[in-house]
Amino acid sequence: MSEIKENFDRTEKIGVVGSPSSTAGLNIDILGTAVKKRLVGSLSVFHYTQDGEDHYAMGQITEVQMQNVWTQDPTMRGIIRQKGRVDPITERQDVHTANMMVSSVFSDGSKGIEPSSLGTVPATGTSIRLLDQSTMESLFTNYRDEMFYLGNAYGTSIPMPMWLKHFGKSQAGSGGVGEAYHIGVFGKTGSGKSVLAKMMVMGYAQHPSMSIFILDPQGEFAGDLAEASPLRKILVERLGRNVEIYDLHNLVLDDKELFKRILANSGFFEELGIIMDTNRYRAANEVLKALQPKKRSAKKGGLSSFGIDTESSSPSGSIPLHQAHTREAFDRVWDALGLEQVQNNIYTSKDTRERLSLNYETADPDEFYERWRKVANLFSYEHKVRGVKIQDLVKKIGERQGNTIIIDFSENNIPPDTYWNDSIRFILIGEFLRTIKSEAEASYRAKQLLNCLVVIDEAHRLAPREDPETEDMNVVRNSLIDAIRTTRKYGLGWMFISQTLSSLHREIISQIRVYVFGFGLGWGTERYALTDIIGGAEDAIQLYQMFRDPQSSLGERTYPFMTIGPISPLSFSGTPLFFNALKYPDEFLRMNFE
Ligand SMILES: Nc1ncnc2c1ncn2[C@@H]1O[C@H](COP(=O)(O)OP(=O)(O)OP(=O)(O)O)[C@@H](O)[C@H]1O
Repeated sequence: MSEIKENFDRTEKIGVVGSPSSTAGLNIDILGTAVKKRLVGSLSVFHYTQDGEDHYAMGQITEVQMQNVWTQDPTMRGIIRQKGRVDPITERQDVHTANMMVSSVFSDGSKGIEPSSLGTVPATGTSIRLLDQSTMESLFTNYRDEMFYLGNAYGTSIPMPMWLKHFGKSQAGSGGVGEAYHIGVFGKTGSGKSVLAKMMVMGYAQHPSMSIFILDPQGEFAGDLAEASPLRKILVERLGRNVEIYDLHNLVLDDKELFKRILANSGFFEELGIIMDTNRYRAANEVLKALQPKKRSAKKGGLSSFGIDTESSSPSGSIPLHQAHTREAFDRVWDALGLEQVQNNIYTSKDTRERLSLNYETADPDEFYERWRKVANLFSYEHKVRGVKIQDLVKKIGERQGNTIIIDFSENNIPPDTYWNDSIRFILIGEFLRTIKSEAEASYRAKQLLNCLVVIDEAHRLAPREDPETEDMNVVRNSLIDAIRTTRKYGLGWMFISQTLSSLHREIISQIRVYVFGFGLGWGTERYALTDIIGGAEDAIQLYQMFRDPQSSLGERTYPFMTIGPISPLSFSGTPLFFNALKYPDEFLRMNFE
């Protein structure tokens, strides 16, 4: 007898296949011995024969129902109402049935254990058993090295096997899917999605060939991977990865357009009374021209691009952005802003121009320098340890296998004297998105397929479904949508972490292949969005709705999740799976790294 058969025979029988059943969902009659068990969420298994070979089908029980037809009789109802119970009828005549969603099938034939599918419905009376760990292990012997654990099957203590495959080609001992895909981790605040995303990242980090790039707006990842943390130790010492964390103390911006956009949004021009978007952008243009005058053309005889004689009014030469924080650079800009031609370029109407001129005359340049310096510091190397440009950081994606790069954009890491707010954060993340996309394109042109996962938190804020309020946010949204549309074929997949489904841009949701849903999306508009994704699988939605809010549970907190997509050998048919996340970090590390 095969090992699997032996293990299977030892498992506990909980019911039999009932009628009506179909390949989409089985109706199970629960045995009397099992009605007092917690069955919802349990992994169950049955054996049947298909094409002359032994087959084992597994799935989760999504719903248990009870019916007692005798107690529905009006006379009996009357008696029960008076006596409370009628012994031969109440409880004894209860019939418990359950729904089982088959998620994977394996055949045990001449070639050993192989994936198969449910091509027929097993006969009524076929035993349904509770899947135990040893049966599971014997089914997945061939895949043991690839297994990774994120949680236990919902409501049980049986670890649910997962596989987090890299995006490269399959190599010995490391199954790759050969193409990138996008992942979405959703759940309301406190549902445990950031922790789950971290665990998934650790799973992907097991592949030495895969690079991981994390845009970390709240510093969640950076915090857990700080020097000497247990997670970092595993990444570096055990998995041999190169882990680098950067924040604004290191980042040096150097793009002219970025400079203009940040300056235009920094309040610098508002203080001069330049309020409208268009005028602020024009002013920013003028500032850049003053900093970096175009080379004088021979024909025009000494006119700089902003129409003045550079010989007399501005020191020759261009000031690079990383020097823009100096007083000398500011003075040059300030002088330019006082010039009539420059003011003409900002405002075409006489009234507004005169107002600007008046504001300028009465302004205190020292105060303006303070503002200027804070913006310009984003572009400077001064006082920065390991100063590095966005392009150079993004290059690391394809530069060395096993790179894990984290960019911490959190508030608590802002260097003093640096201009910072939410809108700058967005602009910077947008810049990363744009750069990541062009890096992926470049490596594709060089016939190199990336094998990279980019993790992005707060996706709903970066790519909202509603049109964003500002043009800057719109640019970020478009960059993200554009990037996810195109980068997949370059071997670059994205993991989005978001608190909502309903307010995340549709394009992003529709591009996702692996969905993970934590607590909090079962009602209202979120439920509509969820139903949209998982189709009419009502059973699955009902089980999902039974999830409790981890934040309001009394005893030990559990963090339940539903997942859809190719993430587990238990579900290659795309049916939803349900699990409770492992306790993080202890249990998680013990299960996967000890
Ligand atoms: N698997 C887990 N084991 C132990 N604690 C957990 C687990 N998952 C989450 N927690 C704890 O629950 C809290 C909330 O988790 P987490 O930050 O992941 O939620 P979130 O859904 O990302 O919330 P937000 O959207 O506000 O960031 C944290 O304090 C975290 O430590």
